Amino acid sequence: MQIIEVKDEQAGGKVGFEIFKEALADNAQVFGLATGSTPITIYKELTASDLDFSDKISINLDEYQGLAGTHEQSYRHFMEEHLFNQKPFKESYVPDGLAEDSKAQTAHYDALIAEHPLDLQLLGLGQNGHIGFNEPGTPFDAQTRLVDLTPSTIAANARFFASEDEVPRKAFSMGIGSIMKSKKILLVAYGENKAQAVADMIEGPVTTDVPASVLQNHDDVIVIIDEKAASKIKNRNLITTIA
Ligand SMILES: N[C@@H]1[C@@H](O)[C@H](O)[C@@H](COP(=O)(O)O)O[C@@H]1O
Repeated sequence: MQIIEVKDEQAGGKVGFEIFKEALADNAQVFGLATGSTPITIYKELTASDLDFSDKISINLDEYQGLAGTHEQSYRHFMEEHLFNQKPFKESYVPDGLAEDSKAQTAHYDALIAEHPLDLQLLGLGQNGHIGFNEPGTPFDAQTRLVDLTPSTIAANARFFASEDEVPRKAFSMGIGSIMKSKKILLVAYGENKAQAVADMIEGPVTTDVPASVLQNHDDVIVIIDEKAASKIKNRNLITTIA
């Protein structure tokens, strides 16, 4: 794992942007994308740039069950607003939150990922160590499935909804098994409330209790964190600081 500490989210956006740029130069074709507040500064850098993704494919990690892609809080809508409208890809896949047959939909998503192997997967980090919507306890070989969100995830995401009651209780999520098959993984985390999950991910045991700890088993992972998110890492030698 290469761990890069940056001053703030703006600086993190610039470093993240460079990693996307390098991936394009390395002929990456398929980009695994993430939602949440964390990737926004990377998407800002991408939309402001002249990088061209119009012949590339994007596959998003997850989507709330029950929300149409046009719903303001759907992840499809988030991606259109923050990236796709300004920087279109040839094809962009996000799970369909309204799929009636969830088994058919998850099988379809796995087939998509198998057909388009991920070159670079971007990840945020849940406060409980989740990646995508792979909550603690998720097996490391999990494929795409419909998951029950934990109370802490529902509470953490309530800030985007009028009230906690409106947060969907279930979501479709790409599995850890698929995430781990990506050639390269970029995980980004900012702020004090991510510090424990970051330390557990990097220095803790590899355990399904902390889904992101599985990344210790991947040989090409870059982690971008700010000072606050880095504050609980014990071995400072692990960290490269970029001013
Ligand atoms: N499913 C998403 C995750 O993919 C994201 O990483 C996490 C953190 O979000 P934020 O970046 O807003 O802290 O939130 C949600 O639960």
